Amino acid sequence: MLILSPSILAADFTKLGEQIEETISAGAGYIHLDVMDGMFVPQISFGMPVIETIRKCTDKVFDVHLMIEDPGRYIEAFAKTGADIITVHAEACRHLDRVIQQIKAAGVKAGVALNPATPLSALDYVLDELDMVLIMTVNPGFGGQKLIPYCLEKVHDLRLLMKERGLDIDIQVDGGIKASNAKEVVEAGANVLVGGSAVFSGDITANTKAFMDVFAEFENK
Ligand SMILES: O=C(CO)[C@H](O)[C@H](O)COP(=O)(O)O
Ligand SMILES: [Co+2]
Repeated sequence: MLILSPSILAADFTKLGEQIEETISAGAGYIHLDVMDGMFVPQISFGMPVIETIRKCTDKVFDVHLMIEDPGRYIEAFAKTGADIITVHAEACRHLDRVIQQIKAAGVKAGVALNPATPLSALDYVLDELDMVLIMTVNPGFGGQKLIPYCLEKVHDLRLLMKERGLDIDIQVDGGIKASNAKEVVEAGANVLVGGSAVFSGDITANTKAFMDVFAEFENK
């Protein structure tokens, strides 16, 4: 199943509830929440209080992307905000397997993200434990960047690896994803697409529907 997960980082925060509702009405399946700590990435975005507040607006799947150092310190706190999926960066964890166990013990689905320069081998011993792998298609930290093409090779290789191992784990892509490159991204093997600026710049309903139109081409095949 193909899912659009709009990143609220690009939304107008004075109209957050309304804009989330608009993208959901037009077909978005998840809501992507980018947490940045000013250490793992240069920017600071938002944390638990914001997620807890918007949890009151919708019961959609909350897909929380933690761009924070040593995320094991905060798993239980983010689980309490109503997160459905928590994704940590392999590069930010000293004991990745332990953090994955912490996420699952908190009753939340576990995802691991890889920066563009991090090889798939970083997942070697944990892949079977995961619900989702996030292949970053830009270096994390900022919205509005251009997709780095070689990251799609990694998506393709991961899909093949999963097939070999008989695994059916979601592959999410994040960074520079637009309706105009969604076909290519899905063909590479991704099934959860994060869209920030491509969803929230301009007409949110039309932007979301443009992704849904691409998804429909695959689902009608
Ligand atoms: O994780 C992220 C940044 O690190 C965001 O999810 C991503 O940047 C989305 O924004 P855009 O679609 O505009 O690239
Ligand atoms: Co993100």
